[in-house]
Amino acid sequence: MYSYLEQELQSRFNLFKLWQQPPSKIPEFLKSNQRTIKAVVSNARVGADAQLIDSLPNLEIVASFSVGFDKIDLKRCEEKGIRVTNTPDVLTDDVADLGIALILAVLRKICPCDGFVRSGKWKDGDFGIVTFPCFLLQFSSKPVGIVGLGRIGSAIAKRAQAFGCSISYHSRTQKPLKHYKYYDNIVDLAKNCSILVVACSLTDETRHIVNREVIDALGPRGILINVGRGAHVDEPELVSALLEGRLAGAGLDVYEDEPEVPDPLLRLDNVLLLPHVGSDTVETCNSMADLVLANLEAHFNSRPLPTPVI
Ligand SMILES: O=CC(=O)O
Repeated sequence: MYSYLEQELQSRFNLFKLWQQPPSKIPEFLKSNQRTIKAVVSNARVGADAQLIDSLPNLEIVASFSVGFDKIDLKRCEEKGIRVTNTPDVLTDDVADLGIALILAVLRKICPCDGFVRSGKWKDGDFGIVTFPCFLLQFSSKPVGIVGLGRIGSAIAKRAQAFGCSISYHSRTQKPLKHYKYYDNIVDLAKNCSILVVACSLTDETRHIVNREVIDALGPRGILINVGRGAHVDEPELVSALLEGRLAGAGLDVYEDEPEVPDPLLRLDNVLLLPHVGSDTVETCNSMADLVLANLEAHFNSRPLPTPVI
């Protein structure tokens, strides 16, 4: 729970701190407060499943401190007339910035370079020659493919364009954008770019959208960046492609089973691993918290919700 959000929730509402309960005590805690609780504040990692929703008979709204709502059972909420809100827009720039940071860090091996200096090995010879005879790759002018040209995908495209990259994308529908090439097939997109960035939302259609065929189309000089959801990528396929040299590298902020990260990835230095921190800056988290609060206040004052999902 983000501390500013906790503080504000505490001062404006009757706050039940479910996250402070040990897992074994949660059912009992919910049962003893089930009549009183009218709102659930959640996030991308926890969501709100059918079990939680069903255990709160007076639930009116689920307000998520996240743009993604793939872990919220929307169908159940819809059936029960429960409103759902998220925090779009305010986090777009941060996630896009982090996408670019991942690209640069993987291509330029920024973390291994940092480790090289700290270890004192520089005194024995230069980094590129001694440690990695293989490659350090340039970002500027590389073809970038984006999966999902929504708010975040578009912001990544804009940034990559400023690096002189050509932009192509795959999404459900073609956008009226002359300068970006559209592929209606993700395999063709992967074949025609060097850096594939996953930035779409997670749905039944996009689960494992990056599979073996896509990874092989990207190829041994290709880089995969994921700032969407772990489940967009078939993780075992990604791991074997990296181990077998069928993919040059990856920059990941998200994983299928967070906070679990496949063990082999931890030992690869062509992979950069972040702990799902795409929107984690103070400025953005404060704005996200304000949006959660604004949605709750609007709901309980019978005003239109600022950012409704349903
Ligand atoms: O993953 C983060 C979010 O959905 O906001």
